[in-house]
Amino acid sequence: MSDILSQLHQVLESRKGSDPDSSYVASLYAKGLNKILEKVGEEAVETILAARDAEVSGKTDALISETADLWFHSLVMLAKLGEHPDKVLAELERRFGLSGHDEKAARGSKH
Ligand SMILES: N=c1c2ncn([C@@H]3O[C@H](COP(=O)(O)OP(=O)(O)OP(=O)(O)O)[C@@H](O)[C@H]3O)c2ncn1[C@@H]1O[C@H](COP(=O)(O)O)[C@@H](O)[C@H]1O
Repeated sequence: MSDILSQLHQVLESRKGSDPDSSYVASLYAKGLNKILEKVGEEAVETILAARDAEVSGKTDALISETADLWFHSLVMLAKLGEHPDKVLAELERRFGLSGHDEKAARGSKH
C-alpha cells in the first residue's frame, strides 16, 4: 500500500527538472517553499471542514479527497526539502505499539 508513496516521491523528484508550465508540481517548486506551505495549510483547513461535514452528512467522499490533497502537498513539501516519505513511515513504525501518552512523555524529555 505504501508503494504509491514511493512511486509518487519518484515522480516528485523527477519534476525538479520540469517546466512549470507543463507540471503542477514543478510550478509549486518554482513558486518556492512558502507557496508549498500555504497549500499544505489550505488543504489542512479543507480537510477539517470536510471532516465536520462528514460527521453531519455521513458522507466521506469529500473527506477522502481532501485528505489525499493534504497528503499530496505534504509529500511535495518533503521532496522540496530533500526528504523521502519512507522516513515518515519509519517514524510511524518506530512509534507503533507505543502508547501515545508514553511517546509524548519520551518526546518531552528529548527537548
Ligand atoms: N496527486 C497529485 C495531486 N493531487 C492534487 N493535485 C493538484 O493540486 C492542486 C490543488 O488543488 P486546488 O483546489 O487548491 O487547486 P488550485 O486552485 O488550482 O491551486 P492554486 O491556484 O491555489 O495553487 C490541483 O491543481 C490538483 O490537480 C495533484 N497534482 C499532482 N498529483 C500527482 O503528481 C504527479 C505529477 O503532477 P504534475 O507535476 O502536474 O505532472 C501526478 O501524476 C499525480 O500523481
